[in-house]
Amino acid sequence: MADLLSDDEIQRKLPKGWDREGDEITKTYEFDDYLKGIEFVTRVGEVAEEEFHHPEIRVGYKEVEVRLTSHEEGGITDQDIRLAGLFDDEV
Ligand SMILES: C[C@H](O)[C@H](O)[C@H]1CNC2=NC(N)=NC(=O)C2=N1
Repeated sequence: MADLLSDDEIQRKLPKGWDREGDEITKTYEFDDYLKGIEFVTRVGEVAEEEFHHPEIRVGYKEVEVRLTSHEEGGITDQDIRLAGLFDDEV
């Protein structure tokens, strides 16, 4: 099991464009059209499955909100930070 990050570590490690909300980190991605967002969700899902670390995803019109937390640890770990960077690479 990964260690929980401190508040300072989270702020220092959080990738640009991501926010910390309680025990989660979150980012809302904007797209030119709805189906581009859906295609992005598919790529995110594939990465999540490969890494076996799964986000919550909300799909809106031309936007996709991704939320990450480490359920087993009960907070934010390096795994969440790492996945955030991997998801950014899928845009
Ligand atoms: C049993 C547990 O759900 C699994 O080991 C994996 C699956 N995906 C997961 N995803 C996330 N975000 N946190 C977890 O703790 C986690 N655990």
